[in-house]
Amino acid sequence: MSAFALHDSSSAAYKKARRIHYKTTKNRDSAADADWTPFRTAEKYYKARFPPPSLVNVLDLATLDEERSAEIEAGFWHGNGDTVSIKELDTHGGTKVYSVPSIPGLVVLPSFLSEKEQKSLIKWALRDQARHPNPTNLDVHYAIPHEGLWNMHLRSRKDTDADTVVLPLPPTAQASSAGPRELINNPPASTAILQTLLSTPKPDAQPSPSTKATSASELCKKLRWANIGYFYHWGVKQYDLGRGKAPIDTTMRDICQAAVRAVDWKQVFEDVELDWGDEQDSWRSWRESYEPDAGIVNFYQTKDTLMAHVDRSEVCATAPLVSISLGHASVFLIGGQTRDTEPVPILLRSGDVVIMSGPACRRAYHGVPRILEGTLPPHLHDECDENWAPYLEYLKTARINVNVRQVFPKGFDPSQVGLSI
Ligand SMILES: O=C(O)CCC(=O)C(=O)O
Ligand SMILES: [Fe+2]
Repeated sequence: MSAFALHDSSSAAYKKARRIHYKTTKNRDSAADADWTPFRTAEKYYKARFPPPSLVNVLDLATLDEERSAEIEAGFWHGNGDTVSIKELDTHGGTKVYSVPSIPGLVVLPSFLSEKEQKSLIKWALRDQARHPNPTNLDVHYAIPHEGLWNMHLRSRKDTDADTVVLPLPPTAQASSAGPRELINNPPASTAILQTLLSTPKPDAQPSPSTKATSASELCKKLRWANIGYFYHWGVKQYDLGRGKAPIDTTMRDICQAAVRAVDWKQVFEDVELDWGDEQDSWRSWRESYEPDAGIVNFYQTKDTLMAHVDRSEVCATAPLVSISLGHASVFLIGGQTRDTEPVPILLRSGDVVIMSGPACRRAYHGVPRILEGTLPPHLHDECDENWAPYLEYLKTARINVNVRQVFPKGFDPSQVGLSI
């Protein structure tokens, strides 16, 4: 059934979905809903398949840009450009930069990446990053060859006889759950507790005994994340700094630095009272000092969501986190220091960049309650380019997000805590 039929209340699909909805929700305890935090309420609203959410209150900066009208119309879903107070910052060149003053430090650069850059980053993510030496969510359970699942999948498309079956790892005594990111209450990282972080045991995750041999092509759809830069331990939700790091690829580093340099930080922070702790005034040097060194490439299928969370494993609590959206559009929610702050919903489209920075925003709750089905932009539908075909096939049900961070504050010397990194 097309998702769009659900927006027409006279359609048979709508009536059927309404019947199923009433049936499945009639015994639900409505008192439980009353306890939801404002963040949870928003998550539930945007996640719902029925009734489908209205996006009238979702900030959609693409609606302010005539050049994106084809993209918006092709995708059915759209929000509005005036749902929340925004400030357009001065920039050099064509880049548009907006801040959201109600969350100081939140900056959006709609369409920051050209169509060509988007395509090349999509290839970069699937072909070059979701593979050795970067850990992915599937490595715990499968013996994945170093070439990575995507390259195996490409081989199997060219040669149907190619052996691209991936075997499970042998089970060990304790089993752990498969890949999606779990909520664990980790303490916020800081230089003060770095020694504790370093000495926390970081046991290897255990493969699940129920994993079965699966073709690489099937497994590509189960890819959820790949870790870049400093290694992250998902079990304890801390960086595994003792393992060293794989450098962030220079292409990605250049893009993130260009995004940070495109922002006039003075217009974001100069007149805003915030408690920066030891990192007072650090924004003044971000143009020169910002150095991304860790990150996650998130792979979403259209039914996936990312629950409200705070990224607080980085020792530096204020330096920019640069987040790049590719493929399908999504609803992104960002609130405050607890789930009690009502979040601002923002529609993120392919090529958009979000920067979360400063003490009010870098550790704010945020999440992705919905990937918006049918929003793959026309420029990614390149049917003529044979090399693009497998990517287009993958993207028809997917969104990719590259989420890049700076782990240590400017000038911090890891050797002081015995780290040779
Ligand atoms: O997919 C997104 O837009 C956000 C991802 C995110 O918050 C994360 O990786 O921590
Ligand atoms: Fe996050």
